[in-house]
Amino acid sequence: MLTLEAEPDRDARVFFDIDLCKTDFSGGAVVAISGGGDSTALLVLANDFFCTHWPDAKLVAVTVDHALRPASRDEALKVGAFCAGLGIAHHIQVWEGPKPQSGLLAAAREARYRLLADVARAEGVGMVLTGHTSDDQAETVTMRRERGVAMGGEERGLAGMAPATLFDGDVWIVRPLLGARREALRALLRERKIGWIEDPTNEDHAYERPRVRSAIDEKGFVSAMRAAGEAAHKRCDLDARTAALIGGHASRPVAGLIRLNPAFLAEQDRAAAIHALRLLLAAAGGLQMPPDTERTASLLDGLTEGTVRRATLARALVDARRDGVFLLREARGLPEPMRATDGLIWDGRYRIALQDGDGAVSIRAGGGEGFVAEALPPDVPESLARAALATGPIAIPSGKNVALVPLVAPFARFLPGFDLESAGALAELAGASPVPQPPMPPVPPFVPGKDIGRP
Ligand SMILES: Nc1ncnc2c1ncn2[C@@H]1O[C@H](COP(=O)(O)OP(=O)(O)OP(=O)(O)O)[C@@H](O)[C@H]1O
Repeated sequence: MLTLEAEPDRDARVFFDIDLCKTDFSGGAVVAISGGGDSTALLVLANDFFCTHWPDAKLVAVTVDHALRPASRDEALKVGAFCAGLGIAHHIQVWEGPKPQSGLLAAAREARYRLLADVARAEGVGMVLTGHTSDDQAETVTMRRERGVAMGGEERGLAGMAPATLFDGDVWIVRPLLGARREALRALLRERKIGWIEDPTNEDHAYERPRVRSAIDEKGFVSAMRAAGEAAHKRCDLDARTAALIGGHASRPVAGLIRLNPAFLAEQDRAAAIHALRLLLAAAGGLQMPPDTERTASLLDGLTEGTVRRATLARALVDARRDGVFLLREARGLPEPMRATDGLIWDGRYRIALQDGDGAVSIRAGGGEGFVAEALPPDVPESLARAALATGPIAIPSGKNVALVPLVAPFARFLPGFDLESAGALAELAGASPVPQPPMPPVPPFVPGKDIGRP
């Protein structure tokens, strides 16, 4: 349980849950430090913790310069000087290139994680620590409540930020301070006479978060944290039931074709069946965002009652036959032929891996060469197998230096720790790499309302 009173093992307790699992810590971590109070406290605590428990592990600090404000470069340099004082290596990663006119915050966030993960990989460490606090969590949950719960229009979004999220399939974003109060962290810095940078946008009421921040009182905080804790537990429970349904009913007769047993339609656990169908549709269609719950529920009803035989949703074609329900990428809107580059994501469903740099390889839709119909199980229609294969990628020229690695579309970029089991079931189904072990448990390490780390 996390309380930040003055006590000698405070640092160890902040990292208690990670310490329990120990996974990957031997390889060290990147600390994402903006120079704000929370991430400065994070760096100080991580440094204490590493010195005591992991003296040989690497600790590297990274500041992303978004190049959106004139002062950002100087701020990053100041953070560098602070890190040098602690004897910690520091990198500045600049977000280069043109910035989008709309959706700037989301694009900046995506770029930030990409740049942080780049350093983690280059340094050979498997996790990036961020300074999100319980106050950030309460704000996130309050915003989602006010917006009528984003993320698919149901309760899952109220779980807020996961303690650990897998980014791009290989780097864990870990939030060790999710149980800590912002004020308590600042008190710690004041006690140690360490300053921090106040970001003016944190006070700018033109943005939603600062507005919500100033409106949340203690009662609102406790209510949001309680809602988050309950939603996280429910979400993990739904995740496990969903994974069981996918594992029990879905198969992949050929690449790109998902078959659901007819028994799936008779499933009693309606919430898990709807959620499984949402994830399977997104996986088949190559979309990060699954279709919404309502539309998926009415598709499931139509399939169960036999009133829907063929439909498209979320770029996926749904074809119901006597022997099962088949899902595949619809043939419309496939990517145009393109030159392959290492790491390129193709149609949200495949990552292109080039062994010898970016050679003259092109990628286009039209897989299925050498397909032998006789190898198909008898209950799988040949026409659907051919159609599914034709929506897959082929590399020209094909060869040893290019690999087409299947991805689990809805979780390829961000996989929150709440959804690990269903992601694992989808990965197995798609023949994708297994999901690596998380460094900490998927649910928050505290029960909100009981002990919430008051300053
Ligand atoms: N420019 C950045 N460079 C590195 N890490 C960042 C940057 N911006 C945010 N982060 C990471 O993401 C976390 C949450 O970001 P958020 O925008 O809520 O924080 P902040 O207001 O910039 O600063 P802080 O959380 O340090 O008070 C930070 O604690 C930090 O770990």
